[in-house]
Amino acid sequence: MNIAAALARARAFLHRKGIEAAALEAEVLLAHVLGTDRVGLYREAHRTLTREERVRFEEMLSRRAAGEPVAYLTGHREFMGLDFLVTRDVLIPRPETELLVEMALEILGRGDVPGEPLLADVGTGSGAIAVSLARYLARGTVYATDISPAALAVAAENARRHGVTGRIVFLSGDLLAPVREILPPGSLVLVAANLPYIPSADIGRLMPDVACYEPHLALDGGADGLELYRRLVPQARELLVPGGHLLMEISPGQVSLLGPLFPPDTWQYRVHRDLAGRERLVVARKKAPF
Ligand SMILES: C[S@@+](CC[C@H](N)C(=O)[O-])C[C@H]1O[C@@H](n2cnc3c(N)ncnc32)[C@H](O)[C@@H]1O
Repeated sequence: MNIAAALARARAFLHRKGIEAAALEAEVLLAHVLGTDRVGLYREAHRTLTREERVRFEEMLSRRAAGEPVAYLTGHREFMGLDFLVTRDVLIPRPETELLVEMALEILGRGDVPGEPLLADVGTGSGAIAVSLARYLARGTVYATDISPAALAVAAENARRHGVTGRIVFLSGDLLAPVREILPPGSLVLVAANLPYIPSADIGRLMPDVACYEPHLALDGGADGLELYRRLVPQARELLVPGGHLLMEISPGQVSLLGPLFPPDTWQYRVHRDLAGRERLVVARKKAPF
């Protein structure tokens, strides 16, 4: 069977299994098996697959049909124009999280941050946020924490691949606790966090490719989804400089619960919508004392 015929069969198979982007996913998986890109498939459309290639492609297709996400099958996901290694130890970076990075870059690019800015990425996972910030900011250091040592190993590999190892300090532990051990209060200009925010009771209702494959440690945000953020906000308040920013990704239904997290004597906050028009990002600014 040649490449064109294998693709046609795979498309039809994934389509029958209810995969929406069957054509695209068939191409991504075959390109991965053959070590080429999607254009390469069409350049070599008439080449016959070896038996080994056919077997590997069929195995990928059946794992995909069983619900395994494409990013775990290929080990890659693009985020902020960068290629990230992903394994089942980390959440697959989501396009909506790019809003958080873009907003952080805009805030820090306003130019009034002197010297070498210190930032934090709490719950770094694959390192998507920390590595993107380090890559796109000319200066500064990112303190990236995670409670999962396995996730931190993936993040460290992503930092290495993108040449920013020297710009990120990886720390294992709960929220900002490991940063508090090494930095004095009032050190950080920005704290970014895409922590688990799905209410525990909703985890079972997620799409099976999320619920069955992605780490629950990366999803479960407790009773109302805000338990980790509720603990994070006072820690961030202590570590931020006056006028510093806390950026948190949330689920749209949580906006009405945010008020008590941000007492108006200490914080000003706004909620921004993602490209799909959903309220997704909290940008909170620590007020300067009078
Ligand atoms: C939703 S994932 C986000 C990963 C990454 N920041 C991203 O945007 O793709 C949340 C991450 O928070 C980590 N995490 C969960 N509880 C934590 C805690 N108490 N302290 C630090 N990290 C935590 C998980 O291990 C997971 O890697």
